[in-house]
Amino acid sequence: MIFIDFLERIDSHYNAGLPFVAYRKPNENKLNALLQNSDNLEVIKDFTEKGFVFSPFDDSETSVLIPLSRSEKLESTFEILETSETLPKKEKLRTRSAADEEKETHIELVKSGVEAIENNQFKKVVLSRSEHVPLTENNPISIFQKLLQHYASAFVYCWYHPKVGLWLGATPETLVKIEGNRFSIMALAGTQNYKGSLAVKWQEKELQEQQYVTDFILDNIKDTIDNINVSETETVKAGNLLHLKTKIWGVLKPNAILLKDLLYSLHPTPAVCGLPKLAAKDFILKNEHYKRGFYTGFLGELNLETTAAPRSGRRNIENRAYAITRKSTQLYVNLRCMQLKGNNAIIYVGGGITESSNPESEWEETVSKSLVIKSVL
Ligand SMILES: C=C(O[C@@H]1C=C(C(=O)O)C=C[C@H]1O)C(=O)O
Repeated sequence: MIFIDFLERIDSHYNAGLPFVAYRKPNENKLNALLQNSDNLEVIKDFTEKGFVFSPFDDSETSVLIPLSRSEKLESTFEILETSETLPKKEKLRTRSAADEEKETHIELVKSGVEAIENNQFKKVVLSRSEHVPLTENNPISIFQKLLQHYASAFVYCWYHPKVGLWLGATPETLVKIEGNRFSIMALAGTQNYKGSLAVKWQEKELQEQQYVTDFILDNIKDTIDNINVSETETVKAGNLLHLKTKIWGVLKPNAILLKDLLYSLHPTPAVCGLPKLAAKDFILKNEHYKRGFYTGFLGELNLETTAAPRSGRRNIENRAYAITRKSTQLYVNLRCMQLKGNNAIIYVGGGITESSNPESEWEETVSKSLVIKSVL
């Protein structure tokens, strides 16, 4: 389907008040959408469902499903006009008092996190805030297009359910990918501003907070994944930011575990929650000044089928019957995202706190992260 028709179909579905999701995976030009044929709120019961899942941070809350069998599937392509990801504009001046108050509140929150670490309540906690930005353009489909254009290496999405709300984002973080019995995941943490080069030095604080994520993942997959491989840790660019990333992959042990149990042994990882998980989560739920909802939850394709085409070449063409269809789940962590409500965008941003965190720098980090979204509004 051509791109204009794809957008028009989504737009009219949205105007009819029906649920949908439109998305593009990292570094692809293929666009996908699922348009649900009723406004029923479908929920995940056990993660054996097929469709697109949208899960909150707090796993005691409901995960929403856009079911494959009760949706129309659309596909299109999107070509990026220029290859480089444009750098966000500087933040627009807001009234000083509002920004000052938000800054003070966040700094106090970070200080209380550092104190809790000093008192041995946990080793790391990710603390976040929300920011309301008045919209000049409140058509989600145009904002979606800008995200597609600016963030080629992100998972870009626009998700809507009339009974839940409207969310958009461009996340750099994969929660898990499972294709057939092949499993992969990433440990992403540590942040600094991108200043034109990937060859940067990282402080001990960032190296440590990222190592916590890698160690947590390895510890939690050791009973369910065989042949575990761990990549070198590399610096990756996400919009105006750099992060540290380690890739981890392996093979699911046969019948070792249900997808639901595997997901909840990992989510929320110390990239978005903390270590140990439950103590950090408890602190977040009690101390953050708002409800995260779907921010730092996860989203993506659940139990869909992908067909791996054999490589071209005469022998493979003759053997086309052997193209393999695998069950595939590809889930991303909901970061660099916003919720549209009325004439406002609510932007969500946070960062990992360790014992050596500097509250002022942690505030600055959330400001930098907010620019990813602000630059498309
Ligand atoms: C929590 C966020 O990002 C996470 C926290 C990071 C950090 O603390 O350095 C980096 C990447 C993400 O794992 C966010 O973008 O809001």
